[in-house]
Amino acid sequence: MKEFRLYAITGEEFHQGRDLIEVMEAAIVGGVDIFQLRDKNSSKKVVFEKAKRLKELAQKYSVPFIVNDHIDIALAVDADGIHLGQDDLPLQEARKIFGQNKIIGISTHEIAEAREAELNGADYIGVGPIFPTKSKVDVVDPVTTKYIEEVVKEITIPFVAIGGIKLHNVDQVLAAGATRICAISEIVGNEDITKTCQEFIKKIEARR
Ligand SMILES: Cc1ncc(COP(=O)(O)OP(=O)(O)O)c(N)n1
Ligand SMILES: Cc1nc(C(=O)O)sc1CCOP(=O)(O)O
Ligand SMILES: [Mg+2]
Repeated sequence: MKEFRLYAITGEEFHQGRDLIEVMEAAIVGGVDIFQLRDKNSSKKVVFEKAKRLKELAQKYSVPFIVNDHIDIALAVDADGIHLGQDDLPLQEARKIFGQNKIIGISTHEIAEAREAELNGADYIGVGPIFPTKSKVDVVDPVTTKYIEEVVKEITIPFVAIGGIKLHNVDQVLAAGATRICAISEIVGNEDITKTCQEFIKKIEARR
């Protein structure tokens, strides 16, 4: 998959009434180079409508668009990828449906899961939650930056750090060896989304 540095996920509870497309466009303008639709509350029909609009945005900026959870919606809108959780469809089964040329990412919370993801052909893994987060209800305890260090030593596929990452603590995450950052609330909940993303990029680039 194409290299990326800053991964944004939608979180409409943080958008402060702003339109979904407007929010994600501001993030892309600020440097987000991959983004995900994550909607745990809407009907499938509504998620599909949002995915269609976001796919258009992704095409406008040539940025990969990932759908969380719903492989059928990802297929229907020709998204660039899907993001799976540990309890979702097994990666190898998802690959059969989704094809070799699409991006499949999977969440991991311990090194055994990261090893398995690599073995099963994931394009990238999520590594988290690094810090406590209020953005995911069924979240496991923070894995801390120690888990990043383990992944850096052993795993060769791209990984993205996620969970409670803010501008004020991202340096700890980068110091542990992460080179790709993912955030929901710190990006989409910010008054100035573009500036926040630019600040993230500056910090990531300073460590790369
Ligand atoms: C990039 C990235 N990493 C991790 C997650 C979490 O996925 P999952 O474990 O499936 O949990 P939900 O997001 O579905 O609540 C993610 N979405 N993206
Ligand atoms: C969706 C999600 N997945 C996580 C994981 O660890 O797999 S943490 C998380 C929430 C990230 O939101 P915020 O940047 O607002 O903390
Ligand atoms: Mg999921």
